[in-house]
Amino acid sequence: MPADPLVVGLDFGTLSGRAVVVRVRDGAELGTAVTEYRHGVVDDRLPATAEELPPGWALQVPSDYVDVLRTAVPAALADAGADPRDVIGIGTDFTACTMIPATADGTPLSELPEFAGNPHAYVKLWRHHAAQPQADRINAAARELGEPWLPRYGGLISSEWEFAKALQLFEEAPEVYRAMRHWVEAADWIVWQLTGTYVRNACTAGYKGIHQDGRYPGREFLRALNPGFESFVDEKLDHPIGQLGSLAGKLSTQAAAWTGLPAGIAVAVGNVDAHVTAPAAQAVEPGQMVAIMGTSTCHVMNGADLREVPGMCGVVDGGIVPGLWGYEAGQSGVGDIFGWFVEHCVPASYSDTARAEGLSLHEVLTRLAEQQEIGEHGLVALDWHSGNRSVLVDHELSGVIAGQTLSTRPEHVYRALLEATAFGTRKIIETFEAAGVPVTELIVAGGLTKNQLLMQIYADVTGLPLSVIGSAQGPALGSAIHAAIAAGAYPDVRAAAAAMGSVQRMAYQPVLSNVSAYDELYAEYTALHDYFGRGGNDVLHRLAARRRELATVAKGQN
Ligand SMILES: Nc1ncnc2c1ncn2[C@@H]1O[C@H](COP(=O)(O)OP(=O)(O)O)[C@@H](O)[C@H]1O
Ligand SMILES: O=C(CO)[C@@H](O)[C@@H](O)COP(=O)(O)O
Repeated sequence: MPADPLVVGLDFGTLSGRAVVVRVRDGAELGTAVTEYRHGVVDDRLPATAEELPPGWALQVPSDYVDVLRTAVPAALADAGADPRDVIGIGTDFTACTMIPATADGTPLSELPEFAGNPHAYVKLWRHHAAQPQADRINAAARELGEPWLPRYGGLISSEWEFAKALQLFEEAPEVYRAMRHWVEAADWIVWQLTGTYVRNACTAGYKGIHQDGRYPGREFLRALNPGFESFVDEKLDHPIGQLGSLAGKLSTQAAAWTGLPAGIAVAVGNVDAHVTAPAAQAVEPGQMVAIMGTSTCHVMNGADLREVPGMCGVVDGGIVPGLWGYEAGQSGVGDIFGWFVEHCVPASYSDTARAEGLSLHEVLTRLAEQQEIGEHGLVALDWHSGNRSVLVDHELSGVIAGQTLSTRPEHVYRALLEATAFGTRKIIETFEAAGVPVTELIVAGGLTKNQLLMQIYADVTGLPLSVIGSAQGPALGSAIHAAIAAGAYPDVRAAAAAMGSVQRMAYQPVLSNVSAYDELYAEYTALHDYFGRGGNDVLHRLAARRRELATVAKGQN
C-alpha cells in the first residue's frame, strides 16, 4: 500500500465523462479532466447513415465512453501531478438505464458492420423516451396480473427502464434482439471494459431492472407482454449482481494501457451518477434527501423502513447504501429545459450582451430574472419538456407556459422555468411525506448549484433550508469513495463518506415572505399539474400522439 494512497473516480454524464484523482485519507480532489463525447446525444440523425430518428429517440455511441478512459484519466493524473503507482482503486458511475445491446464478450452490436446502420443496435440513452407504448403495456399487464413488484415503483414503471426499452427492441428490431446476448447497463459495461468481467450492479438492477427480493418479473408476466419475450430475463438479462462498494474485479492490462493506471488495482462495482453522490455529500442517513441537479434532477434518499410512495421511481434494498432502503424520484428535464430555452427561444441581442460581457446566456438571463419580484412575470410553467418522471410517470406529457402576454420577455419565461422545476421538486417531497417517508434535510448537488438564484428559489419554494455539497464534482467524488471501499481502505460507505465527503450545511435559508408568495404560485402550479397531468384534460397526450403520427408519415415518405 502506498504511503498516501489515491483513487480515481470516473463520472459518465449525459454529454461528457469526467475523471477525478482523489486522496483517500481526506477526499481532497487533486486533479480533474473532462472529455466531451464526440457524438454527444444522437437524437436527430444516426451518424453512420444520416437516417432521421423519430421523436423521443436518444442514442449514444459506446466508443465515446472508451475515449474517456483513454483521455480523461491520464489528463486527470497529469493535472494532479500524481504518480499512477499511488492509485489503489478506480470507481465509476454512469447515467442510469443507458442500455447497450451486446454480444457474449461485451461487443456493442453497433460496432458489428452488419448492424452499424441500425439505430436499435446503438446505446439507448436514459432519456430515450420512445418506448412509452411498451411501458404503458408493461404497467397495464402488471396491474392486471397483480405483480408484487409494481408498488415498489410507485405503481408505474418508466419508459426509460430496462424492460420497456428491451421490449421496444424486441418488437421493432427482432434481428438485433436475436443477435444480442446481454442487455447491459452502460454502468456495468464500462466496468466490464476496465476489468474484463461482467457484473451487474445492485443499484440499476433494482431501480431500472425490476430486481426485487432476489427475483425479476417471471416468465408468465413476460409472456403476457409478448409471447416471444418470455425468455428475456433468462436469456438476455440475468447475471450475477454485485453490491455497491464491492470489488467488481482488477484493472486489466488493456485498461491499464488505456488509462496509465497500474494493472491489478481494485475496480468497484458500477454505480449511478445520482445514487453515488449521496456519500459524497455525507447524506447517507434516513431523511437526508439529495437532489442531484444537472440536465435532469434525481432525488435520492435512504429510509430505514419500506414504504410505498405513489409515483416514485423506486425503492430498492441497498440501492444507495447497503443495509438501508434507497428511495429515488426524479425530474427528467431540469437543466435540459433551461438549455433548450437558451438555445432556441432567446433573441440575438441577448447573445450579443452575453458575448460582450463574457458571460453565458444562462448568466445573463439569471441576472435579469433576479431583478423580478416573485410572480411579477405573471407566469406559471409546467416542467414537462422531457416528460414527467415523478410523480405522474408519464413521458407523453410536455411543457406548458401559462400567462404569456405581449409584454412577456425571455427573462420572465426563464424565471418561470426555474420556478417550475422547483415546484416539481416540492411535489415530490410532499408525495414522499404523505406516504410516511419524511424528508428532514434537502441537500443539493450537481452542476446547477452554481446558479445562486435557482438555489434560493428552491429554498423558498420548498420552505426547507438548503445544504450544498462541498464538491463541484459530486458523482466523481462519490465514485472515488466507492473505489476506496472496494480497495479496502474503509470498511463501509458510512466511514468512507465521513472521511472523504463534504457538505456546506444550511447554505440557503428560505425567506419567509418569499415562501408565502411561492405558496400561492405553487397552488396555481398544482392546479395546472392536475388538470393536464391527472386527466382533467388529455390535450397533451393528444398532441404527443399527433406529433408521433406525423413523424411516422414523414419518415415513410423519405
Ligand atoms: N448558469 C446556469 N443556470 C441554469 N442552468 C444552467 C446554467 N449553466 C448550464 N446550465 C444547464 O445545466 C445543464 C448541465 O448541467 P451539468 O450538471 O453540467 O450536466 P450533467 O447533468 O450532464 O452532469 C445543461 O442542461 C445546461 O443547460
Ligand atoms: O436516471 C438517472 C438516475 O436514476 C440519471 O442517471 C439520469 O437522470 C441522468 O442524470 P444527469 O442528468 O446526467 O445527471
